[in-house]
Amino acid sequence: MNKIEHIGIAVKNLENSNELFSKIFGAPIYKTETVESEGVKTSFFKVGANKIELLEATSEDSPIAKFINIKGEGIHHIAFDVVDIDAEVKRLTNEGFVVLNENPKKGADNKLVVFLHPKTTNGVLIELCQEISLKE
Ligand SMILES: CC[C@@H](C(=O)O)C(=O)SCCNC(=O)CCNC(=O)[C@H](O)C(C)(C)COP(=O)(O)OP(=O)(O)OC[C@H]1O[C@@H](n2cnc3c(N)ncnc32)[C@H](O)[C@@H]1OP(=O)(O)O
Ligand SMILES: [Co+2]
Repeated sequence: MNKIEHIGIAVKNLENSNELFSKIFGAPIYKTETVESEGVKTSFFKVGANKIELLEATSEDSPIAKFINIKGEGIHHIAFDVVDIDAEVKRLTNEGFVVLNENPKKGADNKLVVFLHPKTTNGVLIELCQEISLKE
């Protein structure tokens, strides 16, 4: 695994949170994107070398809606950049981690993504991300 690709924060209202976090970071969002397959609307901030992803649910059965119902707003996942997502899935499966989707799926910001179940990762939802242009 390489660096942290982004930190995902679950929010109730994206517009309000865009305003709140731009005050904190001193910079506006650089993009918004809806990923219907994940039931989310996202916006992105660059903070130095780091990326923050805000996520609002687009439906009541979205993972973000469920998370907010249980835990409230806050850090939802940590995403790591990987060079070969299939190799990482194999490696982590062999180590005994529960991979939520063995076949990488299309995420936001031109990435293929795979999630590890938080019950096998000390309660932290981990996302693996590979840049789509790096995948043959
Ligand atoms: C924008 C696209 C993409 C990107 O490119 O960056 C994204 O980031 S999409 C982000 C949204 N998508 C996902 O989160 C997909 C992966 N998540 C899931 O598949 C599910 O949320 C889950 C982790 C399998 C849990 O869902 P489910 O099994 O339906 O049950 P519950 O929602 O009722 O929760 C069960 C259990 O798990 C705990 N939980 C849930 N979410 C998290 C979390 N983010 N971090 C830590 N723990 C989490 C929840 O608290 C429950 O715990 P217990 O009560 O102790 O059982
Ligand atoms: Co994410």
